[in-house]
Amino acid sequence: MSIDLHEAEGRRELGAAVARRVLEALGRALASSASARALVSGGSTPGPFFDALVELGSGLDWSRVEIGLVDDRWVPPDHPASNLRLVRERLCRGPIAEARVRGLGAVELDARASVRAADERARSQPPPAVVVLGMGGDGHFASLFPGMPGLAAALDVDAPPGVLGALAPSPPQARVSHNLAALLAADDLILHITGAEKREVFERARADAEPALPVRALLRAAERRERGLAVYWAP
Ligand SMILES: O=C1O[C@H](COP(=O)(O)O)[C@@H](O)[C@H](O)[C@H]1O
Repeated sequence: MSIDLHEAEGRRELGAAVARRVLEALGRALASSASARALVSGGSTPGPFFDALVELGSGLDWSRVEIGLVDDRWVPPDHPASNLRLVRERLCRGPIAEARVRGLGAVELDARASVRAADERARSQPPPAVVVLGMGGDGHFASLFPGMPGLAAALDVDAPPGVLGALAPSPPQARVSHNLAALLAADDLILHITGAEKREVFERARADAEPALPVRALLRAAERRERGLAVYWAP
């Protein structure tokens, strides 16, 4: 398997296509296990995907699903930039209100201890049924930013799957993120991107034209991954 590109005409259609794929992945997982886990991203892209999942998701037993985050800003859960807040407000509605939602730490606790606890939890859980990644215009995915301290270790596919403290170039800078190895462990791995600028970044990374782009490491690893990577793009 390798990189499988799906295109849609608009962002709503794209969000619905990603939602259908996530429902299939969770349905498959729940057919053979008592519970299933999905990791989702934050930022501006997933809104239409979250809306479509709420709209299309009534056939799934969400009480058996855990929704976690690919990454988050190290901010209180009610902060406008919190990915946890976005997921709670935009995704956990209607049938999905039944799902269990788990953030990546609590800012009122010591940051190192909290990241360590999230890391231990990630290592002790079975791999997620599905992971939906986004990507920034700078080629970051999750909270793995170009040039950040510890980036090489976070992108090491042979590292133990886990969670780490990360640093964004602009405020709020402190982040917490799954590493690449943890994301690659998913049964189904999706990259959801929109717009001409991100398509161009994706193509540069796919052509191996810019080694400093973190997403390049994702694409190289996905090419070697048995289950590949599904990329969903719309203008
Ligand atoms: O910082 C983040 O950015 C990426 C991309 O966000 P977008 O706003 O360009 O869609 C996102 O995937 C990640 O979860 C978020 O924390």
